[in-house]
Amino acid sequence: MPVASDVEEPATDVDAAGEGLPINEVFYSLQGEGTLAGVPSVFVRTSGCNLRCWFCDSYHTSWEPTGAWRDVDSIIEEVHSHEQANHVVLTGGEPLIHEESIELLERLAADGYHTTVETNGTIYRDAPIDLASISPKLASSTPTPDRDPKGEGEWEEKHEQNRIDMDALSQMVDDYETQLKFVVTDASDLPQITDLVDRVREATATTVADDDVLLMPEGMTREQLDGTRSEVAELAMEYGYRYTPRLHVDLWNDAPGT
Ligand SMILES: C[S@@+](CC[C@H](N)C(=O)[O-])C[C@H]1O[C@@H](n2cnc3c(N)ncnc32)[C@H](O)[C@@H]1O
Ligand SMILES: Nc1nc2[nH]cc(C(=O)O)c2c(=O)[nH]1
Ligand code: SF4
Ligand SMILES: [Mg+2]
Repeated sequence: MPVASDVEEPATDVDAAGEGLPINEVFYSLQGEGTLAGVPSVFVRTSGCNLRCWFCDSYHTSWEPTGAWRDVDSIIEEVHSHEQANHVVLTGGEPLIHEESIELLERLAADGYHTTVETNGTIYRDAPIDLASISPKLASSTPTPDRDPKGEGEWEEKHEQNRIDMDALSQMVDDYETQLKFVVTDASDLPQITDLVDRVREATATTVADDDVLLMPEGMTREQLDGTRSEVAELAMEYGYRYTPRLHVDLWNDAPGT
């Protein structure tokens, strides 16, 4: 079983600005998604997001951002306490809304860690990122009134306007080793994926290979994935893209700290 953070921080609203980074959780697990699936990794999850996907599996970093402000020293210390890990995954929420994420990544790189950043690709930061794991958001992520987990669609317009920023996305693809990891709800998502991949290829000098494009089934529980994974696997074969499992859900379902 992965080791969850043993530093008990009070869960507080993180809307108000503080010092350092608003941290929702730090835990040790296996990378569950993407090309590094299976690699033992320390996860640092920041709180706060500029989007509001209706399906967000990290509700307490987006719809209700909670956590504790922590200085970079204390985060680094906790990362080091997981002695087996060489890989760190910075995620959220959206980690790149926080300028302080740059300092955290610089310190991790200086300490020799491989860094993956899980990001929605709407904000560019210049930082030592070994793998930019970008998950651009499709129209099927938009919190319409019928799918809003909290209200009646108050975030619909803002989410729709901000979910793709081609400049930020292209710069990230040009500057970092990248995987484009799309959450797929059903076959109707695929035309948008092929279109976005084409636009990224036109806007960048980098080669984006078909196997840099990953299709990930939507679902935060095993039961939900039972309804999506087969169809998404078939779509990956049909389009020549890569399929990625959600290994952590297969192993631990939706248990906290995994
Ligand atoms: C919680 S997000 C945090 C990082 C960043 N905000 C983003 O969206 O990429 C981490 C990853 O989980 C994915 N994700 C969130 N909810 C999901 C769900 N219900 N099913 C499948 N993937 C999901 C996101 O697309 C992203 O790849
Ligand atoms: N095990 C595990 N792997 C993951 N890969 C990306 C995650 C994320 O929430 O960003 C995640 C996560 O929450 N758990
Ligand atoms: S962008 Fe990421 S953290 Fe933000 S709401 Fe969507 S899945 Fe959740
Ligand atoms: Mg997750």
